Amino acid sequence: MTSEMAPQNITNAERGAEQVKPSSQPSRAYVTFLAGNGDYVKGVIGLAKGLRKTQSGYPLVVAVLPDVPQEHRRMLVAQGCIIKEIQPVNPPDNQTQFAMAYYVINYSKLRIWEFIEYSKMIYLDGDIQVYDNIDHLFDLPDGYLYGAMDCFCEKTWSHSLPYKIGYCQQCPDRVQWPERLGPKPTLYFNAGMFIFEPSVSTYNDLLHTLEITPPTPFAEQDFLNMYFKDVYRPIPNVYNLVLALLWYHPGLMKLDEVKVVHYCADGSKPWRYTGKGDNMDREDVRMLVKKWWEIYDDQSLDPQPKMVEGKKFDKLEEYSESLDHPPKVAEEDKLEKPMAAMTGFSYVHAPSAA
Ligand SMILES: O=c1ccn([C@@H]2O[C@H](COP(=O)(O)OP(=O)(O)O[C@H]3O[C@H](CO)[C@H](O)[C@H](O)[C@H]3O)[C@@H](O)[C@H]2O)c(=O)[nH]1
Ligand SMILES: O[C@H]1[C@H](O)[C@@H](O)[C@H](O)[C@@H](O)[C@H]1O
Ligand SMILES: [Mn+2]
Repeated sequence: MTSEMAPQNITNAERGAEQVKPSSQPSRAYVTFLAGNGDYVKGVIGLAKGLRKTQSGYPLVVAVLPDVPQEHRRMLVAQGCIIKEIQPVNPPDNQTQFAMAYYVINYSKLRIWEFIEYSKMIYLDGDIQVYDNIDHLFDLPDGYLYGAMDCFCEKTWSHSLPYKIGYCQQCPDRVQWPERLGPKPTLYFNAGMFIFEPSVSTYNDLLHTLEITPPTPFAEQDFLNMYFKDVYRPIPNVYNLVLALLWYHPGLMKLDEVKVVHYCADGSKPWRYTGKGDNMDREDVRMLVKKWWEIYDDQSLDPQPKMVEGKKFDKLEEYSESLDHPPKVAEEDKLEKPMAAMTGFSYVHAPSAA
């Protein structure tokens, strides 16, 4: 019942019974997405550690597809992540050539709108690292979708009209949008990072709209840009440095001001980086990859070892392995205490990834 419809003559007791207990803090979390049994799990581990290093006050939820192996889920739990399994979302069939063949799985990202136990979330790709605290972004006014503007200059954009004429929203005066082509494209965000509000009605509408929307080269990124175009508000690129900005728009970014780096350029994922490929031997790229590894390798950023059944686990791997033989739980604890309270880690028993 909405407040406008509530009858005026209810007693205080009834009013009290109707009241929803106000929560002291709105519920907020970071969220990322993980698919498959490959090495993207390293990206997510790195991200969890980066958020800890920057003393974020909010947890990292990982939306995992069923094909993420138990071993990877355990590693993430040991990093303090909250695992939530999601089912794949498939776009309607057509013959689209995605900019990268694997982009099709990214439609599954739409499931995060269903995480309504959180009022606001910041989505970060697994190939993103956070170098400065960005918790303040949760305080942006509700009702909008926020993200940083993308760059149209990479080869992955070669299918697009802006790329063909050399137009990029990052420097709209370099090549002016020709009038004969109609209105300038609306602002377009990179979907590796955005701030949004989970909602059942938005979630249902997103999925229904997808059913009648043919897939396009940037998969869910194009779709989300289309869906949220009227409520999209750009935030500065320091919150999502798409690496290509460094070489296509030199001087635009001051590296020491950048808070969030997105290793999206081809060949730049730190866990696969070889230094080969276009622009990959640049000094700034080398430096950013090195910075990513420093966080990934920093054991002081692992959650502190805990006592489980009187045994101290010094290394995360030991703790993680122990979960194959979960510690015995006293009968009274089974009723009273969730696993997280006993171990200090929030451990979610994920269904088997068949
Ligand atoms: O095998 C995979 C592939 C992808 N991912 C997850 O999906 C995210 C998106 O993939 P990429 O980071 O490789 O994609 P890009 O950054 O190159 O692509 C951009 O375009 C994509 C279009 O689908 C998405 O919108 C993505 O968020 C956006 O940054 C990854 O970070 C990771 O979180 C996996 O877990 N496993
Ligand atoms: O939108 C695209 C996408 O994120 C690509 O994968 C990335 O390499 C590009 O830099 C970006 O413009
Ligand atoms: Mn990415």
